[in-house]
Amino acid sequence: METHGLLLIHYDIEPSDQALLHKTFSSMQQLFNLPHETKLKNSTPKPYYTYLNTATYETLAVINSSPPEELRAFTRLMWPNGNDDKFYETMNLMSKKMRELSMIILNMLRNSYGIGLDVKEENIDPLFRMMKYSAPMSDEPVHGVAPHTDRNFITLLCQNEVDGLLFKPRDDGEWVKVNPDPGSFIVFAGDALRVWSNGRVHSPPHMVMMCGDKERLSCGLFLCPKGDQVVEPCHDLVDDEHPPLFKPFIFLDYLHYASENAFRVDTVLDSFAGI
Ligand SMILES: O=C(O)CCC(=O)C(=O)O
Ligand SMILES: [Fe+2]
Repeated sequence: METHGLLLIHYDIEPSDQALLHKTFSSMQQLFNLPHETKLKNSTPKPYYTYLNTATYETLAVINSSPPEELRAFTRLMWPNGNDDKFYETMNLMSKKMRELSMIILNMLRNSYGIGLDVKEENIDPLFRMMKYSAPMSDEPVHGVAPHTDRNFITLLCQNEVDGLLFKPRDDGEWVKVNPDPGSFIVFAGDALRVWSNGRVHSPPHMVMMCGDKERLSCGLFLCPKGDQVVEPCHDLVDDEHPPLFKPFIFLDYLHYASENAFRVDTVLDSFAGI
């Protein structure tokens, strides 16, 4: 995590996992096939928590609360006339599994630094986002998502069989392709983790570039500090040899700043909170 800011989680896929993956992507397809006006109902003023669509990319977002009231409300918003049990059940299972796995990874990170992360689970929003990238129908790679760093603690991603992710390790100018085995999970460290670890963990710039005639679907569990939370270097990781690299800030303020300055990929966090 300190050099790449990325982990790949491989595991032996059981037939039940395979079935869940299949159902997840077909449920997402059903969701993205809904009329534009229906999907627009998922809009909020909070950047990254809202419905977005461009010519090549669409995303919808829902908080994966436990119990899953928000997912229930989201499902009703999208299918006000019912017929949605399959979507709700599939996404509830998938997003819960991804939330649990991402909390395990966050805990492993805390333990590897031998300290408690001074963030409680109730101060975290597990944001579940579903993404669709239309088939570019071109042999030249085109952007699905422009280069960016994630703003949250960690992101767990799962994709259909269509690759396209690239990332930049620390201190390396080269983009590296991420071609996960089917069904494996990709973990990215985000800016909030970089701040908390006082710069030890790298939050890698990444992007989606695609060519060919296949549509890409992915879903991500973004462990975010709640909007009103203060993000700052963990006190145990600051001493005379490691002075604080970042000023404390309110997470929602950073989300707004980052969405307005997204083009400054490598410097957005440092220009907002760097010391
Ligand atoms: O679709 C993907 O695999 C990555 C999407 C992404 O980087 C993001 O939504 O922050
Ligand atoms: Fe991302």
